[in-house]
Amino acid sequence: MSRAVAPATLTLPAPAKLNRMLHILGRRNDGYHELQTLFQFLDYGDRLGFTLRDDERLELTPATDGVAFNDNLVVRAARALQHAAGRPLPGVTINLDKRLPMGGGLGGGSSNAATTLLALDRLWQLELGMERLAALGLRLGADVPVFVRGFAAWGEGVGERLIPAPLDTPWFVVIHPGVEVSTGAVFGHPQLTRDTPSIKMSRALQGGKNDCEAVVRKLEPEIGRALDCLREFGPAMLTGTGACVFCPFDDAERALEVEQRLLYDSARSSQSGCWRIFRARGCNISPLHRALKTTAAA
Ligand SMILES: C[C@](O)(CO)[C@H](O)COP(=O)(O)OP(=O)(O)OC[C@H]1O[C@@H](n2ccc(N)nc2=O)[C@H](O)[C@@H]1O
Ligand SMILES: Nc1ncnc2c1ncn2[C@@H]1O[C@H](COP(=O)(O)OP(=O)(O)OP(=O)(O)O)[C@@H](O)[C@H]1O
Repeated sequence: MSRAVAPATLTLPAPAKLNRMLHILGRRNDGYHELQTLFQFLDYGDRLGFTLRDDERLELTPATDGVAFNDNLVVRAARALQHAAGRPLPGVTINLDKRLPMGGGLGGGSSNAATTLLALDRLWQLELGMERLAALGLRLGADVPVFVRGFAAWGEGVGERLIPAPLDTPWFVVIHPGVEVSTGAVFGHPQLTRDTPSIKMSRALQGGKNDCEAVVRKLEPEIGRALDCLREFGPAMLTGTGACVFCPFDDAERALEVEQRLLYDSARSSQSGCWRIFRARGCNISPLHRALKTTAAA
C-alpha cells in the first residue's frame, strides 16, 4: 500500500484552554489531586512551525524566556516521541511564537507539548494514534491529554479521563493580572479546599466554581482585584490555578465593549500596573485539530 507523502514543514496553532469550573475532590497517595473540571479551548494562543532537517539535531527558536532548552515542554515532547519511535529520525527546527503568558492557567506549555506531539507524529510518519499520544502527553503534564485529544471535555482524575462536553461557546474577556502563581504552591497550600463532593457533568454544565480561588487570592491579591473588577460585568472566574481570570459574554460586541472599558480603566484598577487584557472565542473543537484537518504538504 502506498503512503501519502509527508510534508517537510508544518505550522500549527497551540491554543489556550480555560477551566470553566474546577473542583478538587481529594489528594491521591502520589500527592496529585483528583479533579473535576470542564475544559474549553480559545481561538487564541501560540503558534509553532516545524521544519525537518538534513541532520539529526533538535533546534528551538527563539529560546523561551526563563525556560532551559532541556526543560522546554516542546523539546521534552519531541524527545518523548523519538524515544517511543525507537529508531533514528531526522532532526527538526521548531519555531515557537509565544503569545500566551507562562503560569497563566491557560495551559500554554501543555498546549505547546501537544502541538509538538501531533505535528511530529505526522512529520515523522509515526502514526502512534491518539491513545498513545495522550499517554505520552500525560507524562509531560496533567493538561497535555486534553490538548492532544482536541475536544472540549469533562475531565476527571488529574484531568486525563476525558469525555466530550457540550459547552456553550461565548466570547471571553481574559485578564492576565501581571503576576504569576505556581501550580505546585496552590496544590500544596494547607488551606486549599480539597473535599468537594463529586458531581455529574450535567450539573457542572449549569455553572460552577473554582476551588483554587480562595488560596490564589491569598497568594496573589492582585488576582483577586482582577476578579472583582471583571465581576462587575458578569460571572467571572479563575482558570486553573491562575493567574488569568475570565468572563463570558453572549455576543462579540458586548465583549469588545467590556475589553475597551477595562483597557481604559485598568490603570486605576490594577496595583501592578501591568494587566494584559484580551478577547477570544470559546471553541469545542481545538483550533489545532481544525488546522491539522486542513493542512496539506508545504
Ligand atoms: C490545575 C490545572 O491547570 C487544571 O487544568 C492542571 O491540572 C494543572 O496542570 P499542569 O500545569 O500540567 O500541572 P503539572 O505540571 O502536571 O503539575 C504541577 C504540580 O501541581 C500539583 N498538581 C497538579 C495537578 C493535579 N491534579 N494535582 C496536583 O497536585 C503537583 O504538585 C504537580 O507537581
Ligand atoms: N514551551 C513552554 N511554554 C510555557 N511554559 C513552559 C514551556 N516549557 C516549559 N514550561 C514551564 O511550564 C510552566 C507552566 O507553563 P504553562 O504556560 O503551561 O502554565 P499554565 O498556563 O499555568 O498551565 P496550567 O494551566 O496547565 O497550570 C512554566 O512556568 C515554565 O516553567
